[in-house]
Order: sequence, then structure tokens, then C-alpha cells
Amino acid sequence: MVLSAARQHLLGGIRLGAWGQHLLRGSRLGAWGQHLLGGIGSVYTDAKGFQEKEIREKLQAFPGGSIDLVKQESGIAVLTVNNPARMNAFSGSMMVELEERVSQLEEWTEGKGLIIQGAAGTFCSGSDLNAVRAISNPQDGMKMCTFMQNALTRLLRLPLLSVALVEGNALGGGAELTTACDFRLMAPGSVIQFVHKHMGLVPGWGGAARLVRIVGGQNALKMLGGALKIDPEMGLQIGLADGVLEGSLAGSGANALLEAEQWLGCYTTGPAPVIRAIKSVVVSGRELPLEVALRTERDVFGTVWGGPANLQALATKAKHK
Ligand SMILES: CCCC(=O)SCCNC(=O)CCNC(=O)[C@H](O)C(C)(C)COP(=O)(O)OP(=O)(O)OC[C@H]1O[C@@H](n2cnc3c(N)ncnc32)[C@H](O)[C@@H]1OP(=O)(O)O
Repeated sequence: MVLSAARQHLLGGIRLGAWGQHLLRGSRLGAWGQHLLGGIGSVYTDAKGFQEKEIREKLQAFPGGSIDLVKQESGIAVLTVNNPARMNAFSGSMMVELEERVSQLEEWTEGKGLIIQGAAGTFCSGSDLNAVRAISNPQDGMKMCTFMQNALTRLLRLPLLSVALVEGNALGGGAELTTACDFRLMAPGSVIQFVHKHMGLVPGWGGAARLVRIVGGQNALKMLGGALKIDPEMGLQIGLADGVLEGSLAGSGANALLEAEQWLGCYTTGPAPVIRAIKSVVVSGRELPLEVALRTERDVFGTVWGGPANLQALATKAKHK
């Protein structure tokens, strides 16, 4: 089967990469789905002069901290941004590690959910200003930002329901990281702030594009233009936050994580193939033109129809009272 000119046109500029492969992995997508993904180049290498190997090497020259991943049997993974001496700022090596952890999550076929948190009670203060100073020329900045955009785009497209657990501060790139999750949970006293304007910058990790989709253009303009400090109350009001942690449990590390796990559990309870299919149809609806999204939805539907969970539900004559 050859894609018609119209479909080629629809796909213009949309080049599915790892996400598309995810959709396919272990699934029973139809021939059209295979065509949709086959032969379409990666979305991740299109910036002029972008050489992933080169920027990796450059980033590795700024070590410090780590990105820790724990995959739990419950199907919920916890990713920790761990550089407490610098308020969990992203060193160069942490950027590389983030991309590696995303690759590991892409391979995790049993997963259903993901919680992203910062170590020691605060989320993330953006990129490490020491590294920023050292690569402050536009060429290196563009490469770093392409690398991080790609990693965060793949993060958001994972077939896992993801939540940013925001304690303390999420500043600059840290605020951008929160927008690469499906949901944001804020602890009392926490702040999400796009401080870029104060740094003479705009978001570059894809945070502006995602923010507009989350809170709308008007709110995004106010947040970026005013470098507004968004507290939990304001976060809820503008739709940036999806929930606020209970004061009694928040701020105490493990308890905040436990609360986030409980919150996420409302959405991830059920068989992994179904939860993953839910995320996949929402991602395609969010990112693809309608005709392509509808076809993808049909193909994903085909992966769960007649599947174990579907057959079991039919056998037990489930009622939805
Ligand atoms: C495209 C990406 C754009 C970006 O992300 S640009 C970076 C944006 N982020 C920032 O400008 C954050 C600057 N930092 C701050 O505002 C404050 O440090 C912050 C996070 C509110 C915490 O304030 P305090 O609680 O008073 O703590 P503090 O200032 O004493 O910080 C403790 C140690 O952490 C360091 N730190 C915090 N944020 C950092 C960063 N982004 N890069 C490198 N180091 C950073 C800070 O320098 C301090 O270190 P030290 O104890 O003086 O050695």
C-alpha cells in the first residue's frame, strides 16, 4: 500500500520517531499504521547542524548529579532529578542521563505510570548555570536545546501516564520539565516559575509550546511575560496543576511520593495494555491531524479489542453503576 498524496500532505512535517515505534511495539496495528510509521524520518534530528553524538560529548564535559530511575512492580516508575547541592539543576551529564532513562522507559513494556520528582524536597532549578555559562554561544545553545527538546518530547509521548510531583521550586528548565508530563501535582508552598525572561531567554526545551497547550495562549503569555510565580492555588485556577497535595503529608519526602502514587493510581489501575493504549490514543489526538489521529485510534483500538481484558470484562458481564 502506498500513501496517497493527501495523506502524505497531512503527514508533512509530522515525522514520527521513537513514539511511533512505541505505538507499534508489541501491538497489532494495521497495515496503514505500519505505513504511517515506516519510512517516516525521525523528528529528532532535524535541527540544522545537530549531531547528537557531538552534543552528548559536549554535555558530558559538565558532570554532576544524576537522573535516577526505579521501575516498580506496580507498573509505576519513579524518576528522580538528583543534584541537591544545586537545587537539582541539570548538569550536562544529567541531560544525557535523562535521555538514556527515557530510552529505558520506552523499552519498559509492563509500565503504566511515571512520577517525576526532585531530590531532597525541591523539584528542579533548571539548567546548571555553570554549564550554561560555558556554552553560552548560540550554536551550542541550539544544540543543547535540540537535545533536551527531543528527550522531553519522547518523555511526554511515552505510553505511560506521567505526573510531575512539584515540591519546592520548579524554575526555568525545571518548569519546562513539568510540562513534559501529562499531569502536575503541586505541594503546598511550591512554585512553578518560567524565570527565562529574567535570564534574557525564552524557553527552549519545548516548554513554551507545551505550556500554550496546557494553559492557553493568554495565560502562557502572562506566565512568560511576567515570569509569574505560580503557586498551587493559581496553578489549579489556570489548569497548570491537576491537584494539590494534602498539607499534612506534603513536604515529607516519602509521604509526598506516596500521595502522588495514590493520586496517579486512580488513572493507572487496570491492565497495562489498556492503560498504555489510552495514553497512545490521547497522544495521537493531541499531536496529529484529525484524519491521521482517527486512523491511529482505530489501529490502537485493534490492539485491545478481543484482548484478555476485553474478553474478561465480557465474560463477567460488567455493570458500570
Ligand atoms: C532552557 C533552560 C533555561 C534555564 O533553566 S536557566 C536556569 C534558571 N534557573 C535559575 O536561574 C535558578 C537560580 N537559582 C535560584 O534562583 C535559587 O538558587 C533558588 C533555586 C531559588 C534556591 O534559592 P535558595 O534556597 O536561597 O538556595 P541557594 O540560592 O543558596 O542555592 C543553593 C545552591 O544551589 C545553587 N544553584 C541553584 N540553582 C542553580 C542552578 N540553576 N545552576 C547552578 N547552581 C544552582 C546555588 O548557586 C547554591 O550553590 P552554593 O551553595 O552557592 O554553592
